[in-house]
Amino acid sequence: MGRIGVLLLNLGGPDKIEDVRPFLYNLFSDPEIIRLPVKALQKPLAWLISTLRAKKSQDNYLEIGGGSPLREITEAQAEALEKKLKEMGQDVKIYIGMRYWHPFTEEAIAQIKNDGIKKVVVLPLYPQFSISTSGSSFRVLEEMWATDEVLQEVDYTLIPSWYERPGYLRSMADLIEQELDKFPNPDNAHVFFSAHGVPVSYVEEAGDPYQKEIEECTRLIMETLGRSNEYTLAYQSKVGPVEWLQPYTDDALKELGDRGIEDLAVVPISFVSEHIETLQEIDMEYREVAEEAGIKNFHRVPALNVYPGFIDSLADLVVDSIDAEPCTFESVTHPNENMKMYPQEKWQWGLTTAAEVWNGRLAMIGFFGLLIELLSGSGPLHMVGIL
Ligand SMILES: C=CC1=C(C)c2cc3[nH]c(cc4nc(cc5[nH]c(cc1n2)c(C)c5CCC(=O)O)C(CCC(=O)O)=C4C)c(C)c3C=C
Ligand SMILES: [Fe+2]
Repeated sequence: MGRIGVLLLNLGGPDKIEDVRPFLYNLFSDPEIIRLPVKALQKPLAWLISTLRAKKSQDNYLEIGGGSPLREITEAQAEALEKKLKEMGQDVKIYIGMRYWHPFTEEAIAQIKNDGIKKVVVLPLYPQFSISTSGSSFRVLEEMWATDEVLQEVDYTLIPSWYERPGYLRSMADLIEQELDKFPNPDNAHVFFSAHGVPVSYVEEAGDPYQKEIEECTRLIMETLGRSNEYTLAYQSKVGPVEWLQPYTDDALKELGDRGIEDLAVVPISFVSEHIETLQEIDMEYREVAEEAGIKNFHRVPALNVYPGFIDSLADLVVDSIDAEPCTFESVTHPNENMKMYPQEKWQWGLTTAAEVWNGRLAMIGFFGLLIELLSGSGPLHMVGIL
């Protein structure tokens, strides 16, 4: 077998303040982030939302120094992982592929082809799978493999999620333990897991396993921690008017304050690196909410970053994946009938679900068009003399 590559996937973040708007444009252009029935509207809507959101988002990035630390931390993780794998006798090269900012996934793949890599282990830096994160990156790669003959010669295996790995759970438990032990009475502190939210429709309509994996992950971390502290799971970072997974982090903090909880250890759960949603949203916005609610000691557990136990667990995961049965795009993006990546179905002629849905939508449009024309007395049917 030729040289092996490990492709680390992450979301990416703006390096400087001028990058914020184009970064947001890339993010909202992704149909796995905003699911629209009409593909042609995606780019205009992405332009509109990124333009409207840019100022608020820039202000947040200014509060953490004017840019995201995500690239720097991911590079440090890549370096530490490569070193650890070398110590384990594995001569692999690590690549970083970000979804919405530099270094883009496309750049990483160009490099992989250039280096003559023969097998790639694709490792998302998200412990839990969501259609909106790992799923979206897998879709980009799936399209590249489908259309590039050189890439088709490269074997690959995907790691959909890895939140159950003992080394990851132990590392999370270690960092929580260190923070708990800073409280005067560690057993009384409440452990508060804050996960990135997703719209409810992702879970209930598109079959995203994210919520189930997050719930299972928090349970396993508490089991690994082996302490009797009470804990809560809530969801942060809601964007837009639709309903997201609940309870929302700010509501849950207020409720704990009302219950008289004074000591809180806040654990960011869907991320393995510090970024805007830990450094600004949790450390600044949610801290303020908590303190107003009467929580006196708000301690935030750091993200894993290059914590040695975590890097060791990633290295074990890579080694296990090199030898394991390959996991393919098809099995991850279409694992069963219930999970629907965007577009939900490729068009097929005949009485398919998609045809039924579109027949229904067109019938409704026609019905309302006719109703408006009958009520207003003008329209295309009046024009051609049918009405
Ligand atoms: C598991 C992690 C994440 C999930 C799930 C996720 C879903 C998701 N995110 C948005 C909207 C935004 N995300 C933004 C930044 C951002 N999000 C994650 C992680 C998850 N997102 C990361 C790691 C980052 C990058 C942070 C950085 O340091 O730059 C942003 C931009 C920041 C802002 O303006 O608030 C937006 C917007 C949606 C809509 C969504 C699910 C559908
Ligand atoms: Fe996000």
